[in-house]
Amino acid sequence: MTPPRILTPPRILIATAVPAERDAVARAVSAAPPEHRSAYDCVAVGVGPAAAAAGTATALTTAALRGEPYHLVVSAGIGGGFQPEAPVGSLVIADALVAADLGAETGEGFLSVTDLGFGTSEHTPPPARARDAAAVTGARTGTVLTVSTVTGTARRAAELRERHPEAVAEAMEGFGVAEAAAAHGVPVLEVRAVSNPVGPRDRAAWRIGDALAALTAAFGALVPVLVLPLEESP
Ligand SMILES: O=C(O)c1cccc(C(=O)CC[C@H]2O[C@@H](n3cnc4c(=O)[nH]cnc43)[C@H](O)[C@@H]2O)c1
Repeated sequence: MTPPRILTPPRILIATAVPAERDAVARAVSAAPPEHRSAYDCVAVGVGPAAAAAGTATALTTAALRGEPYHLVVSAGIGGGFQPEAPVGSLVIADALVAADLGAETGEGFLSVTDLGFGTSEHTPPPARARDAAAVTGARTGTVLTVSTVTGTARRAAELRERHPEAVAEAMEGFGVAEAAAAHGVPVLEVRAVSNPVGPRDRAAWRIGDALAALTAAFGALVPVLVLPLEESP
């Protein structure tokens, strides 16, 4: 006789950079039915890949030591969109999370840490998870770059696009969150609502309110879906 499958309730960690992003996600979580709501924890881990890795690793370790490990980590927030693929106000879900400025400059161009033989510069979410998440939110999928410095010139945007033709967005935390998740053997996703184009700096034109509203709407759709076992995902 086949032994009964013991199902542990899913536990999902959502890591944002700043409290405003965490609160935008938490609004969607708190509007969900209790059986979905209880699966999620939302934390603001700080800006940049180092803070994101440290904060995410701390949350993952604490949960594991409590005997309540997470099954999925989601890096979420606002981001810059490469044009015309990811217009301001649109949503992007990463099919690859890439450290775009971690490596070495040489006379012949940039070498990533992978090229240098020091670990990896890319993490990949479970493809079906990313695809399903994009389907329920209407998001575009593509590479999301993690940078330590926000792109502020057309020249830098063009350089990044040349090195990463599949890039649709950049932000500052995804790869750090993914490194922590990988160290714990937990899958990762990245969800970005586009607040500004990647290119010449115009901070006053960032549409942060619209992007936070898009983030809340996205998690309204994602909350019931991410708790499903992958094979039951729509
Ligand atoms: O000032 C506010 O009210 C406010 C509310 C929510 C978020 C912010 C941020 O400044 C978040 C910083 C966060 O945003 C990501 N981001 C956004 N655009 C870009 C970009 O073009 N390139 C890289 N990162 C971007 C990034 O992940 C930052 O951590 C402010």
